Amino acid sequence: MIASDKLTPPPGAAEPVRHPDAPAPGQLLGPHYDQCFGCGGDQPHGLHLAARAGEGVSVTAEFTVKAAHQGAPGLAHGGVLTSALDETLGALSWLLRTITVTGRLETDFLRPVPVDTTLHLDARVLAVAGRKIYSTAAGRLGAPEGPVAVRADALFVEVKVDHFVRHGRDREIQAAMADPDQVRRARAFEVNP
Ligand SMILES: CCCCCCCC(=O)SCCNC(=O)CCNC(=O)[C@H](O)C(C)(C)COP(=O)(O)OP(=O)(O)OC[C@H]1O[C@@H](n2cnc3c(N)ncnc32)[C@H](O)[C@@H]1OP(=O)(O)O
Repeated sequence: MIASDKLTPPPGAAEPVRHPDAPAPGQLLGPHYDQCFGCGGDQPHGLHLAARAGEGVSVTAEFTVKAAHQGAPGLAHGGVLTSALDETLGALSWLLRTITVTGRLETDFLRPVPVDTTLHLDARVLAVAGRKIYSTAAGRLGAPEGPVAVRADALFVEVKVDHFVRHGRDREIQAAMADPDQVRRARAFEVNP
């Protein structure tokens, strides 16, 4: 499978560089926001995806498909699987120490994923061109070396924390800014605010 032109790094794109203060390989990254559908612990129907720093600019993650994630009887919904890939790719921000949002995400669905399956995900940055971060991810059935069920190519775009303050609903923005833990997590990304 080949990524579309929009997801092919342009000539002159740079190799990704792991930030010197990035979490050590093997370290759990923890949620970036407690209410996040992908990783938040306070989100009852969320994915509760747990990501870990890998070597270089890579992460691994696990996500267990629950009954609340079904599309067809006993099978995970494709959009939920795409969310798991999106969240895993988003966690690469911890290693670059850059705040990013998903600009484009292309998913290939290769095998059905039954409820109760643990999907073992991995993602890595391929190249960086200015604010554009090109990355790829895969989700394997049942084990880190299991058969690939889903994969994705993505373009994330670097933004400043101001992006969220400007666009987010006021109630949640105020609550996040009043929460010292959330402010600390946001600052962990803001190397050059
Ligand atoms: C730890 C964190 C985990 C997070 C995991 C979850 C991640 C998410 O779900 S994030 C939420 C979903 N995404 C969003 O809400 C983003 C919505 N989109 C936006 O806000 C804007 O379109 C944004 C910020 C992506 C880009 O806007 P803006 O800052 O004005 O930059 P813009 O100039 O348009 O684009 C920058 C570059 O990216 C390119 N680009 C932007 N979008 C795309 C796209 N969809 N496809 C291809 N290229 C794109 C542009 O062509 C441009 O390239 P160049 O510099 O070569 O001209």
